[in-house]
Amino acid sequence: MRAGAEPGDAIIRVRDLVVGFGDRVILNGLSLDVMQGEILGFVGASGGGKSVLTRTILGLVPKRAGTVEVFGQNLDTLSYVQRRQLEQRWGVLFQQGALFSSLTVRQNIQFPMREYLDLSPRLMDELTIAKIEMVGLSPDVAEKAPSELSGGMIKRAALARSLALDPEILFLDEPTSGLDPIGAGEFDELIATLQQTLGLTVFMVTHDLDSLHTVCDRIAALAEGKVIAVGPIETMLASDHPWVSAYFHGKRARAAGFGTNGAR
Ligand SMILES: Nc1ncnc2c1ncn2[C@@H]1O[C@H](COP(=O)(O)OP(=O)(O)OP(=O)(O)O)[C@@H](O)[C@H]1O
Repeated sequence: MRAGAEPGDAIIRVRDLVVGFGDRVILNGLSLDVMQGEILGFVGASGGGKSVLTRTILGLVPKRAGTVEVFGQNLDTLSYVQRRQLEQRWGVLFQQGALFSSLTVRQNIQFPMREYLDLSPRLMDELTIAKIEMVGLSPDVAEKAPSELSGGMIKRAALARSLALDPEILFLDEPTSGLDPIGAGEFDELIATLQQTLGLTVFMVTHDLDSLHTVCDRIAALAEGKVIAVGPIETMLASDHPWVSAYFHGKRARAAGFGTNGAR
């Protein structure tokens, strides 16, 4: 952990955020804290704005109102150099386009290193192998093209790339989508292990009820452009908000083995 953040501090602080496209308002006064060292699961209806929030925090989508602070720094006030420094402190695993298809895994992982750091090729190669092993892949994967990998291996390789700069925050957009339940469970375990060993803070957009139950310290639910419930799983299960209740007690929750009282 670099200077400043302590467990229990808000490492991401979003206040009164308004984001829209044309005459459509997607986020409408959203506020949220992500605490140092937690895994926060972010849920909401499809098309509700979860990816838009992630992209806005990352500064990739313009906002109409509100503030976003990361590591106590207001993103609007940063110079180009400060902004580049901040970007090195987070890693992102996007839902789509996880890897550059024309590059090998090694080249993919080294992409952010080349972009932000000035390292010798030898050191980059050593770091690359370390990242590959960290995500549970064997070193020979380094020279493979994404097309030679299974879906689960691609996710892991993309995770290795998001860890390339030793980030403090990891943004994951539906990391287990497309994986079978066993693969998804293994990926969840990997996230939990990495969070603990590296002291990461994890912001994870997910629809995966198993992930929410097993790895998330807290969950935030998005509806009508706002966070309408936030807290540990027990808070979600006790919520009487119609969307939250339907999500955590509905058919899918029961199919996943969660009883109507939340017990498994
Ligand atoms: N650049 C853009 N221009 C116009 N509309 C956009 C843009 N980006 C997102 N949207 C719209 O914003 C809404 C929210 O999209 P977003 O991808 O954040 O949803 P989501 O909650 O992540 O959904 P899902 O769970 O299906 O991935 C959608 O209606 C989407 O079409």
